[in-house]
Amino acid sequence: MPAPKQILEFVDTNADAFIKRLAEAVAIPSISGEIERRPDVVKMAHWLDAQLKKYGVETKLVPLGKHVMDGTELELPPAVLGKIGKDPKKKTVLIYGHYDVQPASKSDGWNTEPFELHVHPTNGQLIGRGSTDDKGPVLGWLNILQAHQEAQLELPVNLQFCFEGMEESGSEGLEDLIVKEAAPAGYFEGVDCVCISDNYWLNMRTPGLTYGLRGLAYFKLTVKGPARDLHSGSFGRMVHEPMTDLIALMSKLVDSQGNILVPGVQDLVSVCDDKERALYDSLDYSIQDVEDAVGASIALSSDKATVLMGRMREPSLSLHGIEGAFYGPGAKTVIPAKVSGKFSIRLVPPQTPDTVGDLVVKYVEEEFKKLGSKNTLEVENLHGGKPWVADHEHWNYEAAIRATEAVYGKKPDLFREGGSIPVTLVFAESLGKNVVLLPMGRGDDGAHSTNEKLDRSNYIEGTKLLGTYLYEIAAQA
Ligand SMILES: NCC(=O)N[C@@H](Cc1c[nH]cn1)C(=O)O
Ligand SMILES: [Zn+2]
Ligand SMILES: [Zn+2]
Repeated sequence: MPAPKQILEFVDTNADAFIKRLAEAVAIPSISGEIERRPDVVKMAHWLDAQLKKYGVETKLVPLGKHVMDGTELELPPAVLGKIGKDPKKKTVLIYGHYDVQPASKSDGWNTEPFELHVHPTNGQLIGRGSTDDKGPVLGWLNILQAHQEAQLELPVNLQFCFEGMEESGSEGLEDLIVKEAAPAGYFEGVDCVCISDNYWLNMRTPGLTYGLRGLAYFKLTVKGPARDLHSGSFGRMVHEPMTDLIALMSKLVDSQGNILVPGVQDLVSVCDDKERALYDSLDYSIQDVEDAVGASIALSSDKATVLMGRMREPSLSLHGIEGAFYGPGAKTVIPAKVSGKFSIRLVPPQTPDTVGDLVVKYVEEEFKKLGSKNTLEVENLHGGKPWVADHEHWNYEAAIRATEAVYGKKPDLFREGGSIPVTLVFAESLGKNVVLLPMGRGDDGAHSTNEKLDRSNYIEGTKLLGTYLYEIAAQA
């Protein structure tokens, strides 16, 4: 059952107003990972709360307590919970999304200001931080609420909302809340299924549905020695240099072919058989797609299935950055006193942040000892989450497939995603309900990257997709 004509027409006629709303949301730099942006994350929670209220949703902002980030104690941004509809004859769908974003600054290489939504004059791309991850999809739900209110139509299902402001920084505080509210008589009582729109199609042409996510284990290695930064002319070759030790350690984590060098990590993963390999061969994807998405011919293999398996069913280790290192323009001759290397491992079943964390800590400490350095090493496990895989034959997926066919006239690709949304598994396990990931954006949107975008057509057709999905849920027996 597709969404009623009035709803679809409302979405088309109000496309420009929806883009204006997205511009408002993007203009709030709600970066959860930066201490000085915390007030903006909270501002974004209030903005979202007001929008939901405007469309008749009963909401509450739930404080999640405090946490420590880079040595500073901060109040966590609140979870925004909401409910609309209490009809016992209707299904109840719980919607999750996040209102925080990754850091961004023009100097990273953006062509436009990241927190000013730029509408590309010819191709209609909506460019700005959070456009696709995850403000566009979150606003897609608001657009559907508004369409129903203004068309004076009842929603086909009861809706509950759970929006968080710490997803990009490990979802701190949310797991406890979900577990508490999923218990009998909790806020989420009565939920029949969960829908999350916080991911992307595999390519730029075929819509997709996601039934798996990788987990994550994030690490910080800090090497320190001298009491202060030193002049390399005065002290070079006189002392152990923290940066030299850190680079030596980081070079022992992963090789240039993507192989993880931490003993035991790969051993936890099952070997792919021919039947499973055929799944990856059948997906609408090519090496050209990965090269178009990353903007260079740098795929690790010329075999499509191998490349896809690298993202969907293998763990990966990425080096992210070094805090405390000299990185600006010029040629400063400094020996940094204290440097911290950041890296993370994407996990697949049966790996967990704990099993992999133990292997990493043991290995890094052993390798540090082998360096014979008098500097000191601290290994921190910053945050993590377990991988998740769902039953994609469930009626929740059937509804999402039918909605995709109705909006795009095409069967969606079904695949596991390489990214992580740690609370997905928490919802699935604590509610005991099926979770579907219904993406809005395309494979080349550049989430977390410079010039992040959401195509206008994905925003508008994606809004229709979310609305149509609710009608397809209602049509399930
Ligand atoms: N759209 C989901 C997403 O981007 N998730 C992040 C989660 C994360 C965890 N730590 C930092 N970010 C991801 O990187 O996959
Ligand atoms: Zn996201
Ligand atoms: Zn993200």
